[in-house]
Amino acid sequence: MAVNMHYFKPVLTDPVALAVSIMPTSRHAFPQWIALVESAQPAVVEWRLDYFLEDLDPLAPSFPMTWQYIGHEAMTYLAGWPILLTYRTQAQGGRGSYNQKQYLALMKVLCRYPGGATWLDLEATLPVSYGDALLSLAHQAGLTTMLSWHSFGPASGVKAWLDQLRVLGATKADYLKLAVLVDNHAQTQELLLATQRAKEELRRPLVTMAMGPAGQVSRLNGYRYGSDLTFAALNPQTTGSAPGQLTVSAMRAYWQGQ
Ligand SMILES: O=C1C[C@@](O)(C(=O)O)C[C@@H](O)[C@@H]1O
Repeated sequence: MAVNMHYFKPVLTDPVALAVSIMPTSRHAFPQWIALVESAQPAVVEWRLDYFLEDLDPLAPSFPMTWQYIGHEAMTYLAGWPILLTYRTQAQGGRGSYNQKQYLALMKVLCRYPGGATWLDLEATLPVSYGDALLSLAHQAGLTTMLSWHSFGPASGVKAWLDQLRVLGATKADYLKLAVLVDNHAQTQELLLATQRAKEELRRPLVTMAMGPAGQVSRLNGYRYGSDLTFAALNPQTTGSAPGQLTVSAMRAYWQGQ
């Protein structure tokens, strides 16, 4: 684990840390997103870089300089908010079209110039040696890491999901994240059970969620089973960053009614 591990901490009366994703596609869009963040008062702001960087090639020699400029400007808007940096590839449910080489190059640049970010999302799709090297680089940069796996496939069930968390847990990642697409409530319960078992067995920080409308209960109650972070959409006008996200206000209304 990172020497300076940064834990996700709930704010206000939330029972678990609440993250919102911002998805600006250009620098001009920042003020609108930040206004939404300010009214939502989340614990964590995830900046989804896959919406922002599409026209830039991280393999270009000028990229590190360009990123420093972008990062510097962005942090003037984001200053004060705890930031999670994520580039989500298409294969893992995002917009990002970078190939593996480009993804690696981007992650290396983010580790070199993390700006004001606290956490870095790394997709668990890389060969183990690359993944381990990136985790070390991120830790050296003082970033707390979240190793993510998104599952959209038919393989499901407590055993499959627990096994996937075990694979993530075999690394030095600080947080292990598993997001699975479900289409019924029974699968959501299985994800929650896999989370509980993984927590007992691995004793590691976890982030899990069942995506899709049938999975919403996992976003509300996942913390009771050992998930340490949950994601919500900023408002009904902005679609969230994954299927099934509830709005921040719907999440808080539910928690307050309990
Ligand atoms: O990995 C995750 C979780 C997520 O996919 C969700 O289901 O809430 C939303 C993404 O923005 C984030 O990077």
